[in-house]
Amino acid sequence: MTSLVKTYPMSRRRAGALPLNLLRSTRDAPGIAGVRACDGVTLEVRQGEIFGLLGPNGAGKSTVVRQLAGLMRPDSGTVEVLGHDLVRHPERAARILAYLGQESGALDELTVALAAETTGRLRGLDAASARRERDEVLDELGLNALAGRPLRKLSGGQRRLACVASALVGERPLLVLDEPTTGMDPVARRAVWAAVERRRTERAATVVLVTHNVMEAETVLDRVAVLDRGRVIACDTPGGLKATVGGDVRLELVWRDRAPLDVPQVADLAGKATVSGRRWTLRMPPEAARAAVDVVTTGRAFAALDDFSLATPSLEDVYLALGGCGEGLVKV
Ligand SMILES: Nc1ncnc2c1ncn2[C@@H]1O[C@H](COP(=O)(O)OP(=O)(O)OP(=O)(O)O)[C@@H](O)[C@H]1O
Repeated sequence: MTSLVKTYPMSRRRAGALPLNLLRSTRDAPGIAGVRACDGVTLEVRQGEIFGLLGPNGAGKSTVVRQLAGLMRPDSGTVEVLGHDLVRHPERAARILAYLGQESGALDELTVALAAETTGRLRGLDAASARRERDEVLDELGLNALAGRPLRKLSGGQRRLACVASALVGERPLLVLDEPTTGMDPVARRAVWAAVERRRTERAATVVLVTHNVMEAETVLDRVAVLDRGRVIACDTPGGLKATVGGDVRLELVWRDRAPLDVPQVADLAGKATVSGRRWTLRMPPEAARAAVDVVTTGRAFAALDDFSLATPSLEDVYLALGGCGEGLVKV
């Protein structure tokens, strides 16, 4: 558990790196002019949990998981995974964890089936076990129809799914997944989230993942860290994070034509609403929202109403609040 710091030099250079117990950053890192992508990140991921990293583009999420996966060496800080110091011994990472990066790269020339089977062999499975696991995972992710196709000839979402399949072969106690569902259709995304959840419940795997699909990920994540400009600005359960953006609920009203402002209670709501054409958005405590729903589902107001919805704060509200201001959690 240490302070991870990583600054990319100005010159383009690719490296890799990182930890499971991620760090907290210090500002005394080398005086290189560059991008401080990871500025003292300290995180402790518990065994058997599904841990998410959220944050706006460029926040440093991939930099953190690359260091965690032993693919990038931090400038300072420690990464300890299941008792192994991966900064001193990055070569041990391949035996402890499965990493899914953002690009498919080396697998592109292989067929979906061969990519999965080869990954299994590289992870030490014998030929029969690699084939069995290949078949199981292709089945699990609905990839059988694409098994004989080379990755480079697949669509973006199909290729991504094939890469997830390969990452899951040859069981590892830690899965590090960088945006596993990018580009996928809803059916594929559901299959991936179910597979991730299954690795945890049936095989006690620990999962660290980066995602922008916050609404879906929310259902599987045990805890979430929010990164902003290389720093952890919040780390909690989804419920705990949502509480930080306030207990207000969101009431959306869509009027058929014009709002009946001659109804006094509707006129009252108008003063509190953000109006966008026929749509009104109100954020209010739950009791006030209940009273407002009573008003708009009664009499002339109801006759003028086209649609309404009432929603509790979501992790997406947290995420949007962060992305919207870049300064940290704000009340939405
Ligand atoms: N190889 C590199 N060389 C120089 N700067 C880099 C390099 N890779 C990333 N960066 C910079 O480091 C910062 C963090 O990038 P990183 O890819 O970790 O962010 P991210 O949170 O994963 O973003 P996204 O959600 O867009 O994938 C960004 O400012 C990015 O421009």
